[in-house]
Amino acid sequence: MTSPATVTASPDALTSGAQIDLTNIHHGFFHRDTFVRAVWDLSLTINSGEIVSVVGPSGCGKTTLLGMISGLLKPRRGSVTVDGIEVTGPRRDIAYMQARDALMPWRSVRQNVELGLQVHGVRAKARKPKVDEWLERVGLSRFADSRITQLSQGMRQRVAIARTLVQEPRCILMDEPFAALDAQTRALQQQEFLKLWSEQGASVVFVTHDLPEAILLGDRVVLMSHRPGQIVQDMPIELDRPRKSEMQYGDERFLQYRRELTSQLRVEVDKAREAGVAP
Ligand SMILES: Nc1ncnc2c1ncn2[C@@H]1O[C@H](COP(=O)(O)OP(=O)(O)OP(=O)(O)O)[C@@H](O)[C@H]1O
Repeated sequence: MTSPATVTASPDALTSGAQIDLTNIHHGFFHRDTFVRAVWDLSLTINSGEIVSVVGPSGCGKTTLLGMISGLLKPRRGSVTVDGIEVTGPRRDIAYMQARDALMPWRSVRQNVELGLQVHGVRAKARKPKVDEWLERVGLSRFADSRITQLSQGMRQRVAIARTLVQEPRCILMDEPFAALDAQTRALQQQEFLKLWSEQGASVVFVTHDLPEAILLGDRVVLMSHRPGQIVQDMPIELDRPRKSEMQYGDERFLQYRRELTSQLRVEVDKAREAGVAP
């Protein structure tokens, strides 16, 4: 199920991405008296510095999968390791960017960006230069003291990205980070994220419902089955980097990946309906 190791970020990257190994992981939830299997017997390796996009029918267990990698959820069976060390709880080197930007409106831009460092006990003096650097990188230095409510949606997203990357994580987990953005802002944010990622070098697990986005960003696209989620396809995306948004309209290989994934996803969505597990 795994592709050969590929180090895809820039050789000058700030950090080296970690290898993430999921081995026969299982998780489920009780709905009243019934146990619902969310992810069942799933194994996957994310190689150092790779972006792996995860797609699948709604409710197939994608967020549950990220929860287990982040250490917020403990697999009922199986193991999650990062560079061979078992994940037993949240860690500073694993950053999790959840579906909504989850910024704190009562804190300034700067205070939001430094939040993760603060939580992990980094002192104010050490936080400041890192936060300044990332505000600069995402073009928000002038807004450091602004309130979150004064920002556009695209700017909010940049705050969320800075807050994630300032921790210099070796793994980044992203759950539909650009879903709330209009098409134009989304395309810009995708490009900005790819640029920052290539400079930084983390391994990324990127959950999305958007197949062109999955292909544009991913070194591989992993397709999950209907619930309980398992992997039914692990497709290497052999498009050169840097990748431009326009590829999704004119690049024949891109279109071919999209056609294949669309038809496989449709099969899984239909199976989910037949099995009565579509949300
Ligand atoms: N905290 C929870 N308590 C109970 N059931 C849950 C919980 N979290 C997830 N589930 C159930 O587990 C299954 C998988 O949910 P999950 O959110 O991981 O799917 P998903 O693929 O991320 O969905 P979507 O694409 O719609 O965001 C669903 O049936 C969901 O109802």
